[in-house]
Amino acid sequence: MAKLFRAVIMGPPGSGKGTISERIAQRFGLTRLSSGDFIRENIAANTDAGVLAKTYIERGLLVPDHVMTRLLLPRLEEMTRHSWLMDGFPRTLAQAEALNSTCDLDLVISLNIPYETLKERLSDRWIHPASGRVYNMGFNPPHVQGRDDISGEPLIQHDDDKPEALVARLRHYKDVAKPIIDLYKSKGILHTFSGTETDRIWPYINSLLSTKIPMEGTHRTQRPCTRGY
Ligand SMILES: Nc1nc2c(ncn2[C@@H]2O[C@H](COP(=O)(O)OP(=O)(O)OP(=O)(O)O)[C@@H](O)[C@H]2O)c(=O)[nH]1
Ligand SMILES: Nc1ccn([C@H]2C[C@H](O)[C@@H](COP(=O)(O)OP(=O)(O)O)O2)c(=O)n1
Repeated sequence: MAKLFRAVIMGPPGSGKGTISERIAQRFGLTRLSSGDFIRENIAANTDAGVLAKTYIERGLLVPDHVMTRLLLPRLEEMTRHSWLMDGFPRTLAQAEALNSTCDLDLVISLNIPYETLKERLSDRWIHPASGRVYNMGFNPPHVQGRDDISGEPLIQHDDDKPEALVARLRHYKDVAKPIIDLYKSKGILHTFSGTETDRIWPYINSLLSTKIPMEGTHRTQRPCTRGY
């Protein structure tokens, strides 16, 4: 059995999940799976799940568990021979339990970032909608203000990145994330990182993963993700 490594990254809105996931994918060669990007692809492709998901997202609601599970677990089934890092799923205990019934996770990274930092980051976040590429006027600004570095297309800000929306999103995140964090803590696979700067947190995540991700040549058996939901 080829060596496999599967991980999840969790954190409140603006905590740096996408930023750190990209670094992990590049540094360790894992496939980055973003549930948000996957939902947007389905919405753009007008799939049944995408059309349904859109009706919730447009109202600022989380997509129901059964829709998310139906969307994502077949995607994971395609990844049985790949190591991956998932961002944005699971978001609820039901999603975590559905994931646990199909995959053995090796590690969960939980980002613990102060509210004021989240507020500041999200107010400076600009996004290229078509690609999901993320910029920050203070942290990683685009070469041309308001324009995506690759396509040159305009950048936008999400309405729910505004400070007045963040309080509710943060409260909701804390409510839904706590049982998931407790679950992974009980499994002994949770690793929490606190701080206000990604560049200061990154070395700790990098060194943790360097000890956890199997090197070439080491073999471990692992139950592949199978359709168990
Ligand atoms: N100033 C500053 N901005 C950062 C830092 N790390 C990430 N950012 C920016 O903060 C914003 C949020 O980072 P993301 O990686 O999008 O965070 P996320 O957890 O994926 O956010 P959601 O998708 O909303 O859950 C982006 O604009 C990042 O470029 C940092 O250390 N300092
Ligand atoms: N497990 C998930 C993942 C994403 N969603 C929703 C939440 C967002 O409105 C969209 C896009 O997710 P994305 O992770 O890109 O956005 P946020 O992290 O919530 O800012 O999908 C969900 O309802 N359930």
